[in-house]
Amino acid sequence: MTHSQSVIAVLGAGSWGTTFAKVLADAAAAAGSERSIRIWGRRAEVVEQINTKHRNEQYLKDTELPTCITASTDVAEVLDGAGIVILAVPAQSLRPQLREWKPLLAPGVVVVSLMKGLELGTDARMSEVIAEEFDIPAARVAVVSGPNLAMEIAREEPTASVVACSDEATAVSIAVCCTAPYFRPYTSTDVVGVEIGGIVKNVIALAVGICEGRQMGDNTKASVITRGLAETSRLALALGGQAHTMAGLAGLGDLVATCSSPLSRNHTAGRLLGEGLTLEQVTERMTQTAEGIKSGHAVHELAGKLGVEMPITAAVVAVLEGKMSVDDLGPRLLARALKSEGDY
Ligand SMILES: NC(=O)c1ccc[n+]([C@@H]2O[C@H](COP(=O)([O-])OP(=O)(O)OC[C@H]3O[C@@H](n4cnc5c(N)ncnc54)[C@H](O)[C@@H]3O)[C@@H](O)[C@H]2O)c1
Ligand SMILES: O=P(O)(O)OC[C@H](O)CO
Repeated sequence: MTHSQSVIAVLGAGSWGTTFAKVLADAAAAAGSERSIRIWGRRAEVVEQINTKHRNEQYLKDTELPTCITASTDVAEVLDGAGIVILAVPAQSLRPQLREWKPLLAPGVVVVSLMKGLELGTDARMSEVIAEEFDIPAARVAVVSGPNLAMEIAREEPTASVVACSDEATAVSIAVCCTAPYFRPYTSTDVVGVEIGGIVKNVIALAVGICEGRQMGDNTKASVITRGLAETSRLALALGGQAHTMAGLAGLGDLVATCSSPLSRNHTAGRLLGEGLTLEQVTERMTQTAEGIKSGHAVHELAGKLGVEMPITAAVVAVLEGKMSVDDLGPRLLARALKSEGDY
């Protein structure tokens, strides 16, 4: 292991970036090691609050942050000497920021993506965008994904996750680094499967939210979740992902958490659409990132290019584009030709 774990930069002071900084701090405390965790945030008031009150109230209410976490609006200061860089900004804003940050990286750095989005226009996964823009090998890019609703983790409720990297040693090293008393990461080398699970579950959660907004019950939601997993798996396999990943924490686990929880922003956005709000009204109401709203289009486009059938995604995208009403979503999915459940 060439990268130092004693200084870690977290770029993004939102819900998950701040929570993951707390996980890293609590992991170090549990291991009896010293660690400095520096968060970069765009807004001075958020940074000030983290430094003075050890809180980020807009995103995490009264959660107390360990004092080894500091924050700055100066990204150069945050990245100075950091051996690990954690990225937690909205997926569509990532690429231009990486270009700005590249000259400031320490040599040999390991970069970890917490993001669950697919880039519009290129259909690239976040790990691909990072490797390309930072010009670093895939062996130094890891992703963390799983049933990880930030607020529950901030409250220290027991949670499991997956750290994936094409290089197993890197995955193990990041997993060790974020193992806290309430946070248990498993490792994987299936970066594609882990990322696709995290991306597509947001689109399926929009569909489940729409069902909820239309007052539909548990049979409907379970049907959408299960068939949602089938189409997520088809896409992941077509891209080289593994079937067992889709049955794991970053596949089924995250899908169930996101589709069931009122804490999920994607689920909430879907519910509001189902209740009759326009996409514009929903977007205005959301104060946090609901990645599925934009990534849905990229997933649909990628599936089209690969010839992968993703009917739930296609229906959600049609609703988002205003080409279909929420009331037509169910009939459209049910009118499809019958098939064997095992057909992939
Ligand atoms: N919140 C969760 O429970 C959770 C869990 C797992 C993964 N994720 C993923 O983590 C990523 C970040 O999500 P989050 O929950 O922290 O989002 P958030 O909306 O809570 O915070 C996003 C942060 O990025 C900043 N930001 C917003 N627009 C920006 C821009 N254009 N350029 C730079 N910075 C910008 C915001 O100021 C904020 O600090 C997403 O991809 C999300 O899917 C979130
Ligand atoms: O709030 P959401 O919908 O972005 O979901 C958060 C996490 O991804 C759940 O694992």
